[in-house]
Amino acid sequence: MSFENTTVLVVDDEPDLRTLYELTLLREGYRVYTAGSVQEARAQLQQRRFEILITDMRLPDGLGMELLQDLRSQGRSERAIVMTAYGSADNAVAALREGAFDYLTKPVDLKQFRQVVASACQGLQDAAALAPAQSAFQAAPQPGTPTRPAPPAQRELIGPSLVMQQVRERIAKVAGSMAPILVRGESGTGKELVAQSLHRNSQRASGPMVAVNCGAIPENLLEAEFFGARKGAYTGANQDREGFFQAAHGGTLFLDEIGELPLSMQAKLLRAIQERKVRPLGSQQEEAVDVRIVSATHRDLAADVQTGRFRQDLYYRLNVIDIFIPPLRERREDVPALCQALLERIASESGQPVPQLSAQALHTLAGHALPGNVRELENLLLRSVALSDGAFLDVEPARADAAHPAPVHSQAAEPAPAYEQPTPAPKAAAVAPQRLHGFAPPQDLPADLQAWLDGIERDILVRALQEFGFNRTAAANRLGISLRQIRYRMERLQIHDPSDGVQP
Ligand SMILES: Nc1ncnc2c1ncn2[C@@H]1O[C@H](COP(=O)(O)OP(=O)(O)OP(=O)(O)O)[C@@H](O)[C@H]1O
Repeated sequence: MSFENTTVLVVDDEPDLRTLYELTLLREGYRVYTAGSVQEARAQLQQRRFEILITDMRLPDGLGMELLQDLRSQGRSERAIVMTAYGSADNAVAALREGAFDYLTKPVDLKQFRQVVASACQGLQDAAALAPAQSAFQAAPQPGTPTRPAPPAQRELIGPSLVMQQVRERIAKVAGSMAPILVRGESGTGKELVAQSLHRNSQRASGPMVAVNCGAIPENLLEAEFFGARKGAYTGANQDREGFFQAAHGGTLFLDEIGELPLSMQAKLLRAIQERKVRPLGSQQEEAVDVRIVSATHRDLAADVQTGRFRQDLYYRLNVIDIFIPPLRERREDVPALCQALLERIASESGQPVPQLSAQALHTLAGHALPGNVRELENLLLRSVALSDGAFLDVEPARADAAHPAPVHSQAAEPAPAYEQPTPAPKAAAVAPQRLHGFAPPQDLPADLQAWLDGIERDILVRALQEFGFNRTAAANRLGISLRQIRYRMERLQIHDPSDGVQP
């Protein structure tokens, strides 16, 4: 990459450091200007436009933050990188909230310095290429790990409701910076789709997007999966393998179900994010990583912080920018457009003409509580397409035992959901044990006990998942197990969500 025409303003009051940064950048080919105070920087900014502004936070006549505020209030396009003192996480987060592209911690590691400036610069050079890139949805393959397969095609965030318009606007506004983003919403509301959109609209679009299901990884494997492992680090590690951080280098790391991460791993993740370095299991060396973190949760993480289930410092780090997607029942006006888009998607994947929903089907849909949100709607339509034999689709009416009046993932701080349609009372939770009694032990002893037990477990899981339109949290609740457990069991027994393209 050529930096020849890239102008950078470096603001620092320590002449030695200023010279060090200046020389480092000159060697890379940038055109460098310097200032030693807020006032000097303002004078330079008045005279010309720069591509990048790098400023120390503490300056003799004020704070670097004031320069960020100037850029913002004047609508200027400079990308700002802020240097903060080690351990002052608050400053870094405040700078990102103020619109800084990224931050560096002092004492500044020069390799990281070059990397961060190049990353800011790349965004500018790629501005024209912000349109969707072919590789935007690539998930780096991790043999035997629960990363998700890349979606077959780019999927747009559909929904004419005001709130979805605001979500799209927010994505467009924040995609370009390095600020960590926390996406909140019930299961199936489209959190992963938002993460993909953030990645696609960032300057990292041509880099990898790695999606990790934090709730699906057995606790003892977390460290190796996140940070990689050296050959011989544990039994069975017969070759070096990279972790999610290395796989996402230069791109976006999407940490789904972040609230499911155990506390011990939360501490390690915080360190990796702060230091931008990871140490693979069994290695003495740390490796620098350049990833943008987007995380998602259906949980009320603020409440989890109160109860000590989630680390406050990590929450603070991940939640620099927050995007909330309301449940579908609170934006019913999105349903017709979503149906149309989902039917087009289903038709194009099966090579069939796009089916139309009958008036009756739309009426029936209005009676569905859709606790599994867009994913449930998608599954409902998939079933309808599979069962229909004409051009017009019918939709199965909501079943009394399938409708689930409580939100699948309630946000504790939010008011009770307002349903358009009254929903039937939930059935007693004690149905599950009765069902289990239906599995009589075989007359003859099984020749392979494990295979026999696996068969039963698989059958129960598939039935529970189907009952809830493959909403894993609802199915896990129904079976009295945790989300982590159901994900692990699905992984082990190779049970796939049909909307991911693989039949159970
Ligand atoms: N606004 C939307 N427009 C189009 N498709 C959508 C929208 N929201 C969700 N979907 C589709 O619904 C399905 C579920 O979305 P997604 O996986 O992003 O939800 P999620 O909130 O991440 O779920 P979970 O928490 O269970 O992982 C996907 O197939 C996605 O493409």
